[in-house]
Amino acid sequence: MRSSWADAVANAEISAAATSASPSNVSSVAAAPSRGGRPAYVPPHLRNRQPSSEPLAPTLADGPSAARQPPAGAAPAGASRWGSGPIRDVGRPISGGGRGGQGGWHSRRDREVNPFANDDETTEATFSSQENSGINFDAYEDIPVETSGENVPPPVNTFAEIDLGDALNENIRRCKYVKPTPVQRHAIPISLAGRDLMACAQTGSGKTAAFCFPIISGIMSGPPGPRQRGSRTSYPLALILSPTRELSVQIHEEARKFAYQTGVRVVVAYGGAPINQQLRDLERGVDILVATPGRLVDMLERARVSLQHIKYLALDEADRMLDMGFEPQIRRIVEQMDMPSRGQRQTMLFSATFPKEIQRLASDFLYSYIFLAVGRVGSSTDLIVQRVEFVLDSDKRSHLMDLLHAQRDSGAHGKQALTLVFVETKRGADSLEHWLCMNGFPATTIHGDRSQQEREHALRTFKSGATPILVATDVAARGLDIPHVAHVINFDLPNDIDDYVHRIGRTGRAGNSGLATAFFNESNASLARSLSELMQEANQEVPQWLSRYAAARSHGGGGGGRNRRSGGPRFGGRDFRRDSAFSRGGGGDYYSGGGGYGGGSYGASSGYGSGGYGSAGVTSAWD
Ligand SMILES: Nc1ncnc2c1ncn2[C@@H]1O[C@H](COP(=O)(O)OP(=O)(O)OP(=O)(O)O)[C@@H](O)[C@H]1O
Repeated sequence: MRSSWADAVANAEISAAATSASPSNVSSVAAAPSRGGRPAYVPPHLRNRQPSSEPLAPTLADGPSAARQPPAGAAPAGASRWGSGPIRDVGRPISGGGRGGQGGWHSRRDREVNPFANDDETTEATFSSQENSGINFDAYEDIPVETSGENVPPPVNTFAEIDLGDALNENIRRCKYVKPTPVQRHAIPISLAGRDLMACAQTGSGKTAAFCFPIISGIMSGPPGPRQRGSRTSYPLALILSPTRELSVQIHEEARKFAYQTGVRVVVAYGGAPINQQLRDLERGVDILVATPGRLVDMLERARVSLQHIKYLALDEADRMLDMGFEPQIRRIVEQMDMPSRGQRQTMLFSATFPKEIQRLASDFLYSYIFLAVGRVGSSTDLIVQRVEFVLDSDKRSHLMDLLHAQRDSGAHGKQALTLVFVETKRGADSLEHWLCMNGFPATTIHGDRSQQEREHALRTFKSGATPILVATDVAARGLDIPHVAHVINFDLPNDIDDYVHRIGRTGRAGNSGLATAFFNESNASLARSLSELMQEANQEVPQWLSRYAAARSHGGGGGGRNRRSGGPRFGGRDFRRDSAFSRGGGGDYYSGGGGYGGGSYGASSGYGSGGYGSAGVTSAWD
């Protein structure tokens, strides 16, 4: 029998439980159930705290006895972002094919930390017997693709057809990317041709690389950025914005792999972590800055970052970045600071969902752009089996318990497959996590009221399988690429179908299969129509009762509530410039990208934020 790191954790828990009968003995694995007795309960606010005396994570060389060793794919081993960890981006070397000898930080011969160092086989070994196994992008071969805009560069079929540079090609090989995914086949040539792009492609289909490769390649082949010697202001050449801290961290980790030994330096800045450390990182030099908007604005205000040399701007989860929660900050960053205007920089917007209202808003940032839609956009992939069950609020917990028991019983070696449970509120997340732990299901939680350290720890223990159930608010809905998530459960359905699409997209990634179960009841009636349409599009079986709810909503039932979508099955997947309704008032030219957006419908009817941002009862899950 294979002995994995997760087994080691489980064994450690068992022996810890055996030696600690006293409930006062608090396990370092949050509220791990003691076998055969009541679990040692640790209140949520004390869980997952890393005591200051906690030893640094052992290195891989320490072997499987290292029960706290983070898995491959987690944050770099021991990489505390709080100043005590041993790994930090200490300068970047120049080596083959990169931008050698260009002065500034590039000329330093510091050792570049190998971002592939943690990509060992541990995680694969741990999860290989579970549901998700291996990349299967062949599943996307027949996917429909739509492009619009002028002079669209043709797609490529292989990475070899594109001149990305030797060093980047070597990293693509190290990442084990054999061929480009459909969104990469189309988006990379468009971006390399210098065109602005609005790209819409399914969750888990490789959008991160689609915007990172052209940026890195462009910086490698372009002139060096300004020297920073003597100045405390940093001048990145590329800015990648994302809505959550965890997503920024993830993009940074990915981009560092792609940029390894290219001489292109990638730095991350996000809230909740000490700013001084991030400023020091920036001072060492930055080509690509990955950031959350709030922290970036802070740095801009301190004049520690200048955007005047930005050549590339990428917005990941662009529709989220431009909805009411973030739009003012994004406008501030893009339009009111010193960033070159559209047309002078290259702008790339990516998401799995792109409501037309947001497309229109986004066009303010774009110049003569190409719209790219890959797959039935705004939809989920067919690889995710979607189930909807009618469950009253009062029955949700016992129903969840049934699902988890069934899953554990059918799992390999009785292990719990990684399960992500979405709830509406932060308080609801804590309460459900507590209840799960009390009932013998090791769980952790991620939401906006937890410290950043706790959030990152929760993600790590989830990825590793130490706490195979993660209870989350929407803060974990977008972008997070957690391998081997077998099941996403919408314990509370979101109010917005696009949020549903992103949530279930945490499983069924990179061509793998996945399962998504939603608990639906009367309070979700406003979602019925769009949910049933979405399921039909993805060839899923729609329960008759759901169709009846959907029909009731269509017949004067009040429309979609907070549902953004309306107007047909290809919502979000079609270039809004082709829709005459949206060309009104835009100066008559669809493709001008201008015209400003000030229509009363956005925000008023779509219900973004209504109840989501600070109103009573529902607290925002976002940063
Ligand atoms: N060409 C490729 N070959 C193999 N794997 C790939 C390729 N491109 C990306 N991947 C892998 O696919 C997974 C999903 O990629 P990514 O996170 O970029 O998806 P995404 O489209 O941004 O998803 P989301 O919409 O949820 O943000 C990642 O693990 C990534 O490493």
